[in-house]
Amino acid sequence: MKILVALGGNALGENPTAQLKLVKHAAKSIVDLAEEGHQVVIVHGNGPQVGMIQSAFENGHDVKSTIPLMPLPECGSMSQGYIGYHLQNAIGNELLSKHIDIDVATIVTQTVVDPNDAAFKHPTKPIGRFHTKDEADQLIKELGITMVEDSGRGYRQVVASPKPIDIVEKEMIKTLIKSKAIVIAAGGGGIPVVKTEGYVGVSAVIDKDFSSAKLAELIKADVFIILTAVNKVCINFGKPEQKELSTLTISEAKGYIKNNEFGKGSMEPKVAAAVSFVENNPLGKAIIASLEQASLAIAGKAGTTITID
Ligand SMILES: Nc1ncnc2c1ncn2[C@@H]1O[C@H](COP(=O)(O)OP(=O)(O)O)[C@@H](O)[C@H]1O
Ligand SMILES: NC(=O)OP(=O)(O)O
Repeated sequence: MKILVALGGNALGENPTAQLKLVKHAAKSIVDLAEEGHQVVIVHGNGPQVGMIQSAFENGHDVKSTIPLMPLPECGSMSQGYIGYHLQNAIGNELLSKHIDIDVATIVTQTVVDPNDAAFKHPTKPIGRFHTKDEADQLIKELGITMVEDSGRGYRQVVASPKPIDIVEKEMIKTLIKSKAIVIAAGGGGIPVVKTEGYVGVSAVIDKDFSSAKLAELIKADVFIILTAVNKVCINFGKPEQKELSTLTISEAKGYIKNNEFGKGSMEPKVAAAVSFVENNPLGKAIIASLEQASLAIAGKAGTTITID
């Protein structure tokens, strides 16, 4: 089967040491899938990492120094290289240790967005690390940025997150899949670009859940699996009456989204992306699960499967 794995940026840790350790878990799950004979494409998140890169330049910048401020699309491209390197390294080492002869490659990927997307006026995508309320108030005052509370975990900066329309490097991605390689693409949702005479980077961070749904459609994936930090999608999340869901029909999912059952910028885009994939590919399967339970979830024994009505 052709499996598109979307890997959450929050599951990759907050610094290179933590990330290098955590990608080893991801690499094991991914190589297990490849060993079972599946073709695997990975789209990773970059929320914490792109924010970290942006802050590093902001903190180091000084009018007299040679350290420039770094535009968000460039920060996004750096996050693709940084996370792509760690994933490629860990997957490559895992393949080597199991004597499996499969290549792994990362593609710097640009994702086309609409310059008139309303999202440019309403930032919703959380990036960077989590802050206390006091730190958030201070940063809003100092930098004029927008910050919101993120699923009970603290406050984070939010930036514009337009919807993906197309993936510039899609043909190269398909070529690599045909060559049997494990492909890492559209990292962080892809570097957002708008089409004029050519493609031009724009200040935003695309939700990797929507880009991975788009890429899953473009490559005609059999399974679209979103791996994150929770085992299943829940209703009444974080409340005493919290309930895990093993299946979710398109209509149920849309109803729950309407009732704001899922965290904005966290679980809601995952459910919406899964719904969009199943709506456009009724024969495909969309699952939301934890990294540890990836293989079990594909076998139908874990996670939340989103089905047609
Ligand atoms: N209804 C819900 N069910 C399960 N998790 C939820 C729900 N609403 C919000 N969440 C939160 O969303 C998180 C996943 O989103 P996020 O951390 O942004 O994803 P990513 O793994 O892509 O970085 C979960 O770990 C959980 O804390
Ligand atoms: N770009 C993106 O969606 O990143 P996260 O998965 O880290 O939120």
